[in-house]
Amino acid sequence: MPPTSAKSETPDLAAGIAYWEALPPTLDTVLGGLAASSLPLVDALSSRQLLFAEFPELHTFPTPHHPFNPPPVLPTPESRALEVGAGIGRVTSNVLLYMFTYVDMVEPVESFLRTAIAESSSWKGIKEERKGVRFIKAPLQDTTLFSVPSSGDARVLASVGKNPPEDQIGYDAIWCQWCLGHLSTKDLVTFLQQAKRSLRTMGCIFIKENVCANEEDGSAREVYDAQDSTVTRSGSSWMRAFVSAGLMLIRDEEQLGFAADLYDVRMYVLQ
Ligand SMILES: C[S@@+](CC[C@H](N)C(=O)[O-])C[C@H]1O[C@@H](n2cnc3c(N)ncnc32)[C@H](O)[C@@H]1O
Repeated sequence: MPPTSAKSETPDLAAGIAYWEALPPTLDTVLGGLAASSLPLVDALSSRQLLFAEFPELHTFPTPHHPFNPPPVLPTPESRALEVGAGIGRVTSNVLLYMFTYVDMVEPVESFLRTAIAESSSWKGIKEERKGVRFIKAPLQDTTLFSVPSSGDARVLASVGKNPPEDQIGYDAIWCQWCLGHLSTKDLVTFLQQAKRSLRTMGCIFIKENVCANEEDGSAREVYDAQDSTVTRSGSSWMRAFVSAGLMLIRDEEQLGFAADLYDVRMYVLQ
């Protein structure tokens, strides 16, 4: 998204959701008018590369039984990802379903979710029931976001493809892209603490967000955008939130290949 004017203010959650509710549920909307550029492809390929770097075994998950690699005594649980602030399912369909068996896609704007549901029969592995997606209507500040029951929850608008097993909890990956600016720093830290608690062993939180420059002395800076009621955080601001949430940063990469007039985008991997 292009940079806009700076002012020190706190995001208003309701105003942020209202901003998106007023827009058509399209790729151009969630990408700020950049759907026809190279950005969607470059973005998706970098995200897949990042996931492979973190989980090299994912393309064969659960691990097939090689003669030198006997079957585990206990069955390996199938991989699960959660995407929050997921819009029309751009990342779920182009990235996460290429890696994970089950994806829970969480988004507060119903028209975005309905568009995703309508398009999901063409998503990878859905028609063949090799993969499964649940579409959950909820905001980031929903404290029960990370413990959605498998059935009977009114927030689950639809479930397509393979049904997730009832007995499996926790996520291998929690993907947050271009949506955490809707949270104040206090809400962001609470969100990250809850996300951390819902990770499986070796699971990771992936954050892909715009980043502005720090203050001249290197301290944290936040740039408020009144249009969508978000803040863009500087590197130091992100680090401060990660430390407050008790998270360990295990990877920090710059997204390359986006247009020079956009904010820098960084990919953080945390545990
Ligand atoms: C720029 S779009 C990005 C969508 C998606 N992450 C992507 O990369 O394609 C921002 C998304 O954040 C969602 N959003 C806004 N406020 C939110 C909130 N409080 N909780 C969860 N999502 C929110 C919007 O509805 C919208 O889908």
